[in-house]
Amino acid sequence: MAKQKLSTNKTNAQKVEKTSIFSYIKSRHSKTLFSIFLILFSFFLCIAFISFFFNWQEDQSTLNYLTDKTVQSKNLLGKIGAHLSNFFIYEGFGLAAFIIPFQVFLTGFFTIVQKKFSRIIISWNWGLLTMVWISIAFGFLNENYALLSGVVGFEINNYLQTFIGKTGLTIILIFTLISYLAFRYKLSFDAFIEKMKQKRVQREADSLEEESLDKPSEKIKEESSSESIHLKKDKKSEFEVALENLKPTIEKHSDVSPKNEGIILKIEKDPELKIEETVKVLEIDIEETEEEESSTENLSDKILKDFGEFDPTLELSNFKFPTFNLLKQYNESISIDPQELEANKDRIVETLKNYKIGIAEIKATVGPTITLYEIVPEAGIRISKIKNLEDDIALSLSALGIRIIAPIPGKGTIGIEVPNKKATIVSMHSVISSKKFQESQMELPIALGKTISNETFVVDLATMPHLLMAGATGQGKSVGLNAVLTSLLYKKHPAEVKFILVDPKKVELTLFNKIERHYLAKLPDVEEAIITDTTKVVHTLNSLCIEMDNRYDLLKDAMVRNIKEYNVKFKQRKLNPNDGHHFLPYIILVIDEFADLIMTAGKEVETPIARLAQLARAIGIHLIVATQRPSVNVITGIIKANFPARIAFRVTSKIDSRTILDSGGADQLIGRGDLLYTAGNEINRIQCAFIDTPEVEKITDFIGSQKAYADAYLLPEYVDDESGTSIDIDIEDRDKLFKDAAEIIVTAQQGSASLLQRKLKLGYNRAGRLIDQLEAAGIVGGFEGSKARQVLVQDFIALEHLLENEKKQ
Ligand SMILES: Nc1ncnc2c1ncn2[C@@H]1O[C@H](COP(=O)(O)OP(=O)(O)OP(=O)(O)O)[C@@H](O)[C@H]1O
Repeated sequence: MAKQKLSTNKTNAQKVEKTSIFSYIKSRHSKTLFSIFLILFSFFLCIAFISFFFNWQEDQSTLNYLTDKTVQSKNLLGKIGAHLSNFFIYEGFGLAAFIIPFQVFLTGFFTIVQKKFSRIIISWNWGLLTMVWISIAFGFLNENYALLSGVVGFEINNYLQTFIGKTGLTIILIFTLISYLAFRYKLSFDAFIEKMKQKRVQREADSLEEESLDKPSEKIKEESSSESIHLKKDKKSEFEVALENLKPTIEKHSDVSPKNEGIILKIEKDPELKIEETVKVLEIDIEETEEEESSTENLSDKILKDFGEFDPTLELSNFKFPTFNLLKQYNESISIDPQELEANKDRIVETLKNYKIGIAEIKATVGPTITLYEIVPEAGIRISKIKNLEDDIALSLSALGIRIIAPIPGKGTIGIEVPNKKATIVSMHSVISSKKFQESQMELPIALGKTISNETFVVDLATMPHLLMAGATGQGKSVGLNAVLTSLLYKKHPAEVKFILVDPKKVELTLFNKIERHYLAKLPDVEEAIITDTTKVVHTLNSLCIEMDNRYDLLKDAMVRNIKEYNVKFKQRKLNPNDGHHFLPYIILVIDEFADLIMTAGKEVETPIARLAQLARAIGIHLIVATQRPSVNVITGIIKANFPARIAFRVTSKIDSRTILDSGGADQLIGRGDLLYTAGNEINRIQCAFIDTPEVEKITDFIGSQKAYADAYLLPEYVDDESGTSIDIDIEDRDKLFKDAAEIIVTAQQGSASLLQRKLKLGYNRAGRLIDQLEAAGIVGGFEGSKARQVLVQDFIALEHLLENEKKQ
């Protein structure tokens, strides 16, 4: 028992001894000793290696006598030093062998600072690889001096060169170097680009950088890892900037605990991520938006660049505007007899004296047909008194055409217009060739005539926007209309303006037939563009309403407010013709005898005219309505309200004058083109420019003889409600082209007569009849106003079925 106890005690003692040795090795104390040993050993090796390079040749002979005391080594660290150096440098890796003491030193250092063991292993792996590479590289670069590469480097180099040659080895060395850098220091092409970006960003953020350099973060210095140290060398200031930016953002979230601070530092430890974030923010601000902008702009600009601005006049690019010499010139120098002037003045002074109106001053302005006497009454005379005496004064002066303006708007003087004994004709030539007209930038300029002070009077039809003309027979209405049309012919290209001429008298506007394919618009399938028939007028007006609706749709689609903006956009190629967009010409509807129409068609005419007058302004449809009878049943309230611009030639009664102008005066005109014009406020007395029929003929001949469009401007098709009721039901009576028409309609899936007209080259009436027959056969739906009819048959097969079923029945 005692023996047994003794032996157990012994084994226990041994166990304790073993554990204590093991724990001693693992203890911090032993680790420190081991580290110091490694560090000193690294110095030992380093000194031995350096010494070896100076004495290696002498020491070669001593290497075999390690134990022989008599043999001395030159190496600073004796025979051991010489042996170790020979082993690592000469027989090993040459100059690269210095990596060994370096690695030994690192191992000692890592152990003392308690780095992980895995870290030491990684460090050795990279160290050994580097050593091999360097020794091969030295062997390759300097084959004659083998000490630099060592036997290992020399031999591997020789071995590889026999297999892949010098070039191959060069490639391998370069490749391995790049791979090493890529793996070891995580260098990449992206990182390179990133660095370039950082440099630029840094330049831009110079001010920020300076700020951050003033306040370096202590925390970063303490916590930075080896990578962060490396990056800081390059981008130190930038990290600090980012840190400044990041910190407050996190701190804003309520009270941040010390844990949160740890989070901040963790984020900062990943410098790459931070660089990315910083760069991204700046990139979005500067680069991406710029790119987007330029790409959107380029789209229409590119088309514009490639094709240039759309030119609506291209089809008739050789069109020549009528020349001035087509118009007659008259002697237009205004000459008034001074005696006539004096006599008129005396009469005015005398007459006013009779009414106890004293004159302080009198001034005369001589115009082409009348002379304006401007009077400044004596102090104390009320203008209302003169105004009340208007008729009496006119009577006393006993002259036709006297008009008293009391006061002249904006002047405070009284005007008395007295006709000249000898009127001067204002020629169309003089107003058309005037600088004012020629240089006018108006959309639709009209040179109406000359004012009392002999100035050319030019107005814009586009701003009027509709014009009402009235005057008794033979007072110059037709001449006035011709002057309006001529003005536009001299200024506007056929692509820019189209006229719809309504002439129930059948004589006045016939001359314009010659310019049908240049300037006129008409209904499809109508032979004559100039409309003389009341039913056609109704159709045309309704068709114009459809055109108006279509144009409004186009404007809405183009997101513009008026025709001018629309055409500008279209010219700049910002509107796609495939979506139905096209250049819109102005359409001017001229009705020469409105009273006639109202008497025969009444509401049928009044309603579309009122609708057009109310709405058509923005889409470039303008109306000019002339009438001999300016009575209230012709110029109704609704018409009057929508025609703010009015021209009054001489009328027979004051009432008529009031109907047109809302004031008298037109009854006191002298006729022969003497007119009053108002656009809503003041009234101007104008002598209308004179143009006679031969002149109009010359102009229309001149235009008509030039190359024209294939047809007049076609207005949308309008089908009367009543015509839809007389449908041909009998199959036998069907048009020969019925089947062809049905196939066209089904293929296009669009039930419109104009489509049939185009495809089958038919007149409007026949196409209309075909559509009716198709409706009766159930191929197209009923009439839907401005829209195309619905097609009820989906395809050819269905159509065949339908037609065969019809035959069976
Ligand atoms: N601006 C003018 N300058 C000189 N004479 C003119 C002018 N306008 C018209 N006249 C003269 O008046 C005559 C009648 O003009 P116009 O034919 O234009 O009248 P109207 O009002 O159209 O008559 P109707 O209504 O009967 O057709 C012309 O033949 C011409 O001699």
